[in-house]
Amino acid sequence: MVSNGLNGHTNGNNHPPVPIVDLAAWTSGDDQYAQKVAAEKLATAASINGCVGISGHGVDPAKLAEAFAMTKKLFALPYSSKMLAPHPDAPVPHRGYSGTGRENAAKKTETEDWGGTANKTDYEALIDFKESYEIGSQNNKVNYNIWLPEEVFPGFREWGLRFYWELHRAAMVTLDALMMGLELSDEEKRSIKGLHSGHDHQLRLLHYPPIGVERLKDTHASRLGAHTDWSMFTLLFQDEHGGLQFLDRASGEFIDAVPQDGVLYMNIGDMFQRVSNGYYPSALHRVVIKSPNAPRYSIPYFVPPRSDGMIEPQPSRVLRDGRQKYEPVTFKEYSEQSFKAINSY
Ligand SMILES: O=C(O)CCC(=O)C(=O)O
Ligand SMILES: [Fe+2]
Repeated sequence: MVSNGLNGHTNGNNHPPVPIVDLAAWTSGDDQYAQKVAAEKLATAASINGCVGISGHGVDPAKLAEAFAMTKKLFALPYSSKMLAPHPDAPVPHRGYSGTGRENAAKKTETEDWGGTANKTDYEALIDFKESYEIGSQNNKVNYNIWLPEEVFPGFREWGLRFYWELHRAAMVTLDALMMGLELSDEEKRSIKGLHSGHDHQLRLLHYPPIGVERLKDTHASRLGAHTDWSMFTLLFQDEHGGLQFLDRASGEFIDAVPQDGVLYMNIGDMFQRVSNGYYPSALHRVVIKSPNAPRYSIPYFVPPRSDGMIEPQPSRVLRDGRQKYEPVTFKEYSEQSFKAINSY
């Protein structure tokens, strides 16, 4: 039988833990040799399952604590207040507040490689039990921000934008290291960097309410069904409850991304899988229920490319692999097709 993700077990221990890589050489200091060594470690780790824990990422712990405090305060507002900034009933702008049960993440994923005994149809029946709030750059005119009135949550807007740009810095360091580890040409690196002005990224605040004993009996309740992200990659902070898991492709089992102080989890998304011609696999991940009576908070920062940017396997990777594994696609085309697969819009 397929695990419904309720117990959080990974059915044995025949799999490696999520690797942890230190990027301090990139965030403090300019020792180029140390940077190269760290980039190589990052690339090797990311090539296994598309997921890596990153320490030395440079995000100030005090700012992170503030971010979790702001996230808790936001979701503690009455539903009627949160609905003053509603996510529209449309894919764009992907901004503002969405209530619980709105999204079915398992449906939006392109992979058919579910590993082990897992079956995509079983995952599709899951209803995600979470609420979220999406924030982006003020300069993004397509995905424009949807804010709560200032008096409903004073300081939220100002903090949200500040934190968005704080995570942008960590994201660009990660991108540079991931590109160096791929051994791309300078021109390839420049063109990928050109897809990331910073205005297309997305800061998501997430709250998974206590699921409760009654709902636990419902085999279709999970915190977040298995899916891949569409982004190039995603940075993610979670609270002490844990529950995030990644698919270990060799064993077909999900492995815990164990919460650790000072560590964020990075996962490769569908776009980097394409750009790297499959060297970095898009990580299948989910959130299981570790502590049903406690709320869980997490903060992902998605790093998608510019919407009209062409996403294609880089020539140097294709040359190495002897064949091109993916057709070129713009992120806009890709995400429009993928959005159609989510049943809540
Ligand atoms: O909450 C988490 O840990 C994971 C969130 C996630 O995967 C997503 O929002 O795409
Ligand atoms: Fe995700």
